[in-house]
Amino acid sequence: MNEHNPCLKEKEPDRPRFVTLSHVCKNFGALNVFDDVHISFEHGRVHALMGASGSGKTTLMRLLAGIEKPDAGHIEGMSGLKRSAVFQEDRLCENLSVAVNIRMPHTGLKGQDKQRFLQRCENLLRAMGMDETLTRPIHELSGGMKRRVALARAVLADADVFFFDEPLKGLDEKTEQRVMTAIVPLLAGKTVFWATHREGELRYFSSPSLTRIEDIGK
Ligand SMILES: Nc1ncnc2c1ncn2[C@@H]1O[C@H](COP(=O)(O)OP(=O)(O)OP(=O)(O)O)[C@@H](O)[C@H]1O
Repeated sequence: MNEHNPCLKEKEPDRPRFVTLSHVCKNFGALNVFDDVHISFEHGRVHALMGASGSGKTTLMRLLAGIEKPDAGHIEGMSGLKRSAVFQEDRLCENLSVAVNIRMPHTGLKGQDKQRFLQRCENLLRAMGMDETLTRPIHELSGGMKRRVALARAVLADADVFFFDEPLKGLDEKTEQRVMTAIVPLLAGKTVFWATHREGELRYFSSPSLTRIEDIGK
């Protein structure tokens, strides 16, 4: 709110248009994963990161997310942006319920807001093919069900940038279709990094930009 006129909102700080890596190097001991990489990714789009096992997809996402620091060079255009991620592992709390796991990034929600959020969770899980699961503990679920809970938690988070590292691993074709039909509309207008080996997954997005990790620099 503006101090002098409460009807005027403060101007929002300009969002960066791109996230840019400049002269980025990343090594693990003697292993050089990236050497002098220059690349920009436009915000508000889906970026598919493709490449062979061990080519560096996860490392690039970890650098972009700020979980990993480059050994040289710098990354600009992520500051102040809220991030959400699905890693290759589900990273769920096994003894807690589905609802509690998904609600973790929203602990401040109370009363009607909390009820509305839980209804959204339930609707999303149902659209993904999981009925009546909100109160079940994670350890009772199958691997594919846990994957969907991890995905639901990530896409329902209030974030600007989403990282998905092989998010559909372990899902059969029909479940994959249901999941993608449910989550893609929720990601519209967001910055999405989607690491996969399978180009077929990209058909669910309307115009993803494709980066092959082998092409970006060694
Ligand atoms: N913390 C680490 N310590 C040592 N080496 C690492 C570490 N993280 C990644 N690496 C190595 O860096 C290289 C790139 O790994 P990364 O996980 O980024 O590849 P990826 O393309 O995501 O592979 P995959 O498709 O198999 O998940 C690999 O050779 C890997 O062994």
